Amino acid sequence: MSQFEFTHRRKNPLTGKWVLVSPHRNNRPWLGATEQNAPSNLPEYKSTCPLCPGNHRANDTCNPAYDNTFVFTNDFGALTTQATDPSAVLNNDNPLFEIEQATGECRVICFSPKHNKTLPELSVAEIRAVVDTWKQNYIELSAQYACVHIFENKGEVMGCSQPHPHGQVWAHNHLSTEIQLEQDNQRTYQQNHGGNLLGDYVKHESADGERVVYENEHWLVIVPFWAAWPFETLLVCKDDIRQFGQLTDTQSTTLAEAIKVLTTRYDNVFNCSFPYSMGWHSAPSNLTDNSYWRLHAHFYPPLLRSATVKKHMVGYEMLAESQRDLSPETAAKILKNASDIHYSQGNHNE
Ligand SMILES: O=c1ccn([C@@H]2O[C@H](COP(=O)(O)OP(=O)(O)O[C@H]3O[C@H](CO)[C@H](O)[C@H](O)[C@H]3O)[C@@H](O)[C@H]2O)c(=O)[nH]1
Ligand SMILES: O=P(O)(O)O[C@H]1O[C@H](CO)[C@@H](O)[C@H](O)[C@H]1O
Ligand SMILES: [Zn+2]
Repeated sequence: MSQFEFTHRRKNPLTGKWVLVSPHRNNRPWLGATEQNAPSNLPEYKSTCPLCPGNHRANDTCNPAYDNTFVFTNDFGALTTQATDPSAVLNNDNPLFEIEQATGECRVICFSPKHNKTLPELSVAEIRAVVDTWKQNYIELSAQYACVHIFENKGEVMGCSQPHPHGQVWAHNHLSTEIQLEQDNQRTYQQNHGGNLLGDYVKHESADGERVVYENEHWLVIVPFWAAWPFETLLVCKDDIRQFGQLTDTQSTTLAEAIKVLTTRYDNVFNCSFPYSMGWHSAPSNLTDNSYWRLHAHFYPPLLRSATVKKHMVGYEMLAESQRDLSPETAAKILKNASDIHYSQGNHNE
């Protein structure tokens, strides 16, 4: 038991938002929804999959017979380079009706040709290939756009519309709401305390250890003190790196190792393909001074009690503030103790 097993609130310094922590709530009776989480017996290739090698996509483009990662422009991109000036529809002089055009690029990144291999089921070398593809696309897109969002939605419960393991990159010149918020708070922290918010935080957590899930030479994985989702984790670079495009060879290899461990342990918590949405936060590329930024990734997994019972961020969370049913320290302990051998390899947690 951690020393935090009582009701209290915690503040997220990156966003300024508070989280209500009520550890006892996880013991309440549950007759609510259960999610489908059937074991995936997907084939290594599916002839109808628009992401599989050699197959046709929605607009009849044919994928190459790729044997590594594969990147294509989203056929239904949420952002395109097509600019439509909204002032023809609504003039922008009323502060209650602010509107602006949005343009950009959306790409899909297939992690491997295998239709049924999620990140934890890939080798470290195959995950390294994903890291290198992320880096290459970050460098290309950040030359043209200020804000580059590299992310993955894993599992149907996270709205993933294609089971073939993949991620996305959405790039645009406006700063997204989350990036603006984290930028303002990281800059204010530097102005008020002189240091780098996540750089200082990494040092505290590495020394404390209670919320550390995994650490290697260049990366720290923690359940952050302010985590909202039950098994939320923060993957932070321990070096003064601000953007994904800066990663060195050893930082990329050790990142692949960290992702292998974290995603394997996630799957081993409930012996299932653990759903999550994850994404990277880099300093926007239009800054003259980005010294207050630190490269990091957020993992937001919904599962709470089992492979089929998730946390619902609903009534109180939508109208008041996030609330969590087990302490971050308990979640960190469960993740730290989960096996590093994937359950599909015969490791079944007792
Ligand atoms: O022939 C095809 C088939 C699919 N796709 C693209 O492949 C992507 C697959 O992406 P995901 O499975 O990660 O999820 P979606 O983008 O479909 O949507 C999910 O992720 C979005 C971004 O997070 C939104 O949150 C959305 O609500 C949620 O359902 C889609 O964007 C889709 O447009 C193509 O480009 N061509
Ligand atoms: O109180 P209930 O119905 O058991 O629980 C539900 O509402 C709560 C308040 O929004 C949420 O914190 C829970 O995640 C949700 O499952
Ligand atoms: Zn596929």
